[in-house]
Amino acid sequence: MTDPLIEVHDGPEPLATAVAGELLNRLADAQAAGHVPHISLTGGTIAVKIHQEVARLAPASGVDWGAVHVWFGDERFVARASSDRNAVQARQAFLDAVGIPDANVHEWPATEDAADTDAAAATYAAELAESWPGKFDVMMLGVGPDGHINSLFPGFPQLHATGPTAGVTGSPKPPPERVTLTYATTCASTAVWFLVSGDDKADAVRRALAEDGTVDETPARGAAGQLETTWFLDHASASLL
Ligand SMILES: O=C(O)[C@H](O)[C@@H](O)[C@H](O)[C@H](O)COP(=O)(O)O
Repeated sequence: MTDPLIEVHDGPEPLATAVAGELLNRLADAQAAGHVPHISLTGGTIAVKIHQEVARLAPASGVDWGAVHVWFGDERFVARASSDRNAVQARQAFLDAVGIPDANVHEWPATEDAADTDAAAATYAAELAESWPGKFDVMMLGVGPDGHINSLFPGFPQLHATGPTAGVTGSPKPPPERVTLTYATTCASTAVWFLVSGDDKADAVRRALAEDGTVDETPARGAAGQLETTWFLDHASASLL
């Protein structure tokens, strides 16, 4: 795994613009090389800002959204139409605007589709087995103040799961029931991008990048890309580095 690259931007808006522009460039470059990119989106506030910037910049990007596949690093196990769903937020922020075919948007099962989080995780694992090439071109990860990524939380058993996906109950970040990619799938990525804004994340960023520490304390320590790991920060989230 590669040493992390660190970019520090002047605030959440410039960070979002930079990430959105870089994502669109990666998608266009992949397509120019005859490759169909598969990316994994994350949830949360900076992710929504990034997605909105993708919608704004997409028309000039030349990206063919019929040849992009979108997955989600985690999801809240709630009703399909709930505004709590990362997929609902991503559709509202950019997926609907760019006209990506539904078949290319791989949503986790909702409470209408699965009996519980384990069943939902198993269903998504089956979809990965069927439709995922075994590597994400870009894995986008928000980071919680506790250092969680996707729905991999400090001290939770899913950090040590060996399968591709896992169900989560009792999440410290509401809602309590979630589903998540494990490290096995999260790290099956050419590039892992951490998207972190705000001084409430500064200690998590410090712990994630420190020489010493454990994934149980700071789950972000366990994620890295096979060719690239980049931290997109702002001055606030980078303030303890
Ligand atoms: O479903 C989720 O909640 C996200 O996937 C989660 O991992 C998020 O990315 C972080 O909690 C950061 O969220 P904020 O950017 O809102 O702090």
